[in-house]
Amino acid sequence: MERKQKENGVAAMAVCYQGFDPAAYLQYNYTAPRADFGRNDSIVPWKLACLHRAFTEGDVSGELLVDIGSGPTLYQVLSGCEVFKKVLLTDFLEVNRQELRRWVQDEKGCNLDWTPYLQHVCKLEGRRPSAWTEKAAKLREVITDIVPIDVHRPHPLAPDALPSAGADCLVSCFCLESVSPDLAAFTRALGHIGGLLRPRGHLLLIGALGESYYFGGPGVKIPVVPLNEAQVCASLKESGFTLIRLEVYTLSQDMRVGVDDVTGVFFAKARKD
Ligand SMILES: C[S@@+](CC[C@H](N)C(=O)[O-])C[C@H]1O[C@@H](n2cnc3c(N)ncnc32)[C@H](O)[C@@H]1O
Ligand SMILES: O=[N+]([O-])c1ccc2c(c1)CN[C@@H](CO)C2
Repeated sequence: MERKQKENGVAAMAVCYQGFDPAAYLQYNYTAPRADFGRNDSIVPWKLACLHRAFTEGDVSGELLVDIGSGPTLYQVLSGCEVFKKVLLTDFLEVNRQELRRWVQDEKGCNLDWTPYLQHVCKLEGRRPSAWTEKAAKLREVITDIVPIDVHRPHPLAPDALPSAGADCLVSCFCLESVSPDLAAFTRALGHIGGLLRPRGHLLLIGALGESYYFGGPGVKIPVVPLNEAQVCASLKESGFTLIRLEVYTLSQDMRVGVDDVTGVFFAKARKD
């Protein structure tokens, strides 16, 4: 594909994101039924269990964890914040970085109460749920910065954002397939974020399967690259990753709430070659 066509596809995605509404996005995806801690078949508890296991099974270690395309959410680093001394959050949009900063600085006006998430992950860690206040303090302590990112750039972060050795671990959830115009761009973006990771560092990747669009706010319909498992595995391999584990969650009818056409969610644990 011509360079101009690639640039046009990426530019069109950036335009789609100008209408992204963090409050609506949180409401659509991070409240019941998708985030129902009383149901073990709810999507968010499944994601938290995948992340907890991946961060605590002994092979993941180091100093710096980077979350790629954090959006307005924090769930993706609630286990990692106990393993890494430094956590860097990143997003393309200032509105999302502001939402995250409000929580980190314990300001009023957050659009979601993360307490049930903190309590749930404490339970996964064998701690009493009331330890959530300690986990919140820990997370606020290890988050070093909240910075801009563009995964379509060969160097997605500012030059001084990372130490020269790179990150020790990356986590990225529902970002690459939701910001790329096509599968080739998804795979290129995977290669770009791989460049942020030290050799043999780990990537924990969560994403949508079979999704062609989602609403990023009322009337804000954002196109998504519809992926299947084989494509995820092929893109990881092509981008210089060795797959360690792939887990898949298939949405039941009541998890399909009209905000997207996602059919499944994948969790991939991989290591950079
Ligand atoms: C579907 S949301 C995922 C948010 C969050 N990680 C989660 O798990 O729900 C996709 C995120 O990608 C961000 N984004 C959009 N374009 C991007 C780009 N070119 N590079 C990196 N992130 C981008 C959006 O601002 C949005 O926060
Ligand atoms: O069920 N979930 O936990 C959940 C969370 C976030 C997102 C989805 C599903 C599906 N759509 C993506 C955007 O492509 C965002």
